[in-house]
Amino acid sequence: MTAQRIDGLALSAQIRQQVAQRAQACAAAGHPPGLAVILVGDNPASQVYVRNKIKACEQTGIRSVLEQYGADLEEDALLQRIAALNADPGIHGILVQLPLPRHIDAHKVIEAIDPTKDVDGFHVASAGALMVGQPGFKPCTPYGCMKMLESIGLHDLRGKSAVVVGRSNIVGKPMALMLLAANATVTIAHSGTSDLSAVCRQADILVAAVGRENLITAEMVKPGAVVIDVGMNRNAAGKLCGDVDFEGVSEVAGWITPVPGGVGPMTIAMLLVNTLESCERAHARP
Ligand SMILES: Nc1nc(=O)c2c([nH]1)NC[C@@H]1CN(c3ccc(C(=O)N[C@@H](CCC(=O)O)C(=O)O)cc3)C=[N+]21
Repeated sequence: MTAQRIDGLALSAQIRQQVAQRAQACAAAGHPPGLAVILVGDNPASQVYVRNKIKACEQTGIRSVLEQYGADLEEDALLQRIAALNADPGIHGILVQLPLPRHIDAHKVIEAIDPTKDVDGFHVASAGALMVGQPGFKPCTPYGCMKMLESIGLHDLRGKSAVVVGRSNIVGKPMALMLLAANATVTIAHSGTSDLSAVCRQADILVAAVGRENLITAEMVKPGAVVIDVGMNRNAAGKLCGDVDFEGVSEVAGWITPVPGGVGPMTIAMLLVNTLESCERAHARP
């Protein structure tokens, strides 16, 4: 068997096109969507990611404002900038790129963002909304993974077994909640799981979100399963790779997402969707 690829680049392009149309309608009504991106310090990977987000905004007619600060920025100064952006009616989304320098309490910073502008979906109010099924912003990476499942016709996951490997607050946990909301039977596996292979082999839908190259190999995958690779690693040769042994697993899986060109572009597309929705909600409010 050779798995079919789920093309995150193509799907993200479709989504960005829909966002662009709706953004144009917002702009025509006098309120173009606006995203503020805050980057602290000089992490080279963060600079690349932030540049890609700004570029995606430009392509879709979302006004972006990049605020870049040195690694020595004080926490209070950052909190003050967030307060100003919270109060700015032209800004509908606020993204503080992670990781932050160690002297800044990332949790405190995220909680300072107005939940109505939390387009990353990282605020506890967003996490709580997802948990109880209330409207709010969903974290972009797992949200993008759900869109990838929908793109291959998987809307209702009733009767399907989903295994999420990894339990982070920004991917693993919200991913599990979204799969559950779609009626899957969900297992979260992690570093404390015994016989990870056996657990993964149960999965009709396997999501790998750990950050370790070749964590998922062919013998861990049920024939025909959908394998979603959230990993973003550099291998010994400096090449970008996911958590899944793509070549090997492709022989077993029914569907597989590549890295690059899979979940990464979808993450950015869902950031644009959230920003647009924040704008639409802001201007629909009485
Ligand atoms: N507040 C915050 N929000 C984030 O969403 C956030 C963050 N901080 N910190 C870092 C991670 C990482 N992240 C990526 C998004 C897209 C790609 C992406 O588009 N990757 C391309 C390849 C890019 C390349 O070539 O390096 C791909 O997979 O095809 C990668 C990584 C968002 N993050």
